[in-house]
Amino acid sequence: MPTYLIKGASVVGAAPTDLLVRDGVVVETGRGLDAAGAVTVDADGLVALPGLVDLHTHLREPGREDAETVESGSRAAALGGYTAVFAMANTSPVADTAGVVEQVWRLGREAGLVDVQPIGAVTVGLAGEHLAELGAMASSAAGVRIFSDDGFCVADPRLMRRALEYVKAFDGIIAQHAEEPRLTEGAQMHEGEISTRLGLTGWPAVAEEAIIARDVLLTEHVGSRLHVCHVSTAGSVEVLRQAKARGIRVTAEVTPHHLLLTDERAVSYDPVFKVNPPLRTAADVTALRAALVEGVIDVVATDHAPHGVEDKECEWAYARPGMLGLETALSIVLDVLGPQWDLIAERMSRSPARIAGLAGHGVDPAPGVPANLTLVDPTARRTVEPAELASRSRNTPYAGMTLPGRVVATFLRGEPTVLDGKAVR
Ligand SMILES: NC(=O)N[C@@H](CC(=O)O)C(=O)O
Repeated sequence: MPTYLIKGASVVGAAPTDLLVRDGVVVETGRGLDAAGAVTVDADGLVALPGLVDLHTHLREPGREDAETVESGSRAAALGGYTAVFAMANTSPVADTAGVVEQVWRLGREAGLVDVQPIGAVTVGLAGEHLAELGAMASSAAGVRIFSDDGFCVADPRLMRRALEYVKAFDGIIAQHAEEPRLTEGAQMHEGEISTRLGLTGWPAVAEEAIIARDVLLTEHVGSRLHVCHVSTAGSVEVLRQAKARGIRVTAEVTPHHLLLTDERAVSYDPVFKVNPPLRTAADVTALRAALVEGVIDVVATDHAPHGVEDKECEWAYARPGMLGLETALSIVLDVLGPQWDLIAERMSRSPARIAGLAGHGVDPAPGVPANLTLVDPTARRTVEPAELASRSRNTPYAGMTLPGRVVATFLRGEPTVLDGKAVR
């Protein structure tokens, strides 16, 4: 493995320094470093961040390799500045056994572009009736610690309680897709003024908030850990704020699209804007941004949800919900938060790594630290061209938009996965 000398990078926004990377580790930092035989990477004007960690990615393999594979999703992730992604369990077959999570984990290792950490299903087949083999998945080679039925809510309170109890044995986490199904039957978009005007069935904010309220209380009762997926409403933020103030062990994520886009987009009837939970109001966006800054929301997670054209280029009502996220997340967050590098590193790398207990990731580049890092050009602007994305799918809601920031290089354990803005493999 070659030695890399990264010249003049601003580590999380600090004064420029050189980083010497050898055998997968940052071995030295400081100005004017020299190393015979090292490959030099010019990082003048670039910001070095700890490699980003995504707690919520859909990779579609096994089952829908036409929409994404572990390898194509890994490449999209690396290009987005990620060094680790957590792969959701709603594949086909569902990742509800040790066999399937090990398969996904192995495919991730073979692709070798990011660390792919499988999330196990909470219930068999995501059907919400019987607990899956949580213990077997936890003790498998994949070492699963996060479980989620994402795409579906674990709606049965007794089952949710059992799941929270079960994962305590190995300090696991239940990541809940908070959606009371009886309140969202037939829902097509956020329930509000615009859904009324368009005549589309609404998905009310309370369907999310009621489940979060129930689950934080269950979590407190059981003394377990809860993570709330894709928080989308101002009311959810208030429930989370109270739960955290009470000392309940709950963490939460928000997606880039819920930080930027509103339900106004549905007026176009373009299904690229159909997503679950739905895009909400401008007031919700404002509350989510504030909660992210304050720390009531711990992390930005992409909910990267690739879908093929037949599932997206159709009538709104027939389209599958979900949008791409990995290759644009950092730019959206930079757009929303501005160049607050420490905050960005915290919400997109350190905090998700800490929540997941993921060793070697989420640590700022410094001597002795595994070289999982990304180099970002903060002054570059780029226009999103769907055809240029590494994902196998094209369902980005940002097509044609010019966004700030560009990932120039990503290193996974000292090996570049992206150089000069291009995937190495
Ligand atoms: N977030 C989405 O809109 N879609 C997700 C699953 C889901 O939550 O419905 C997907 O897997 O496509």
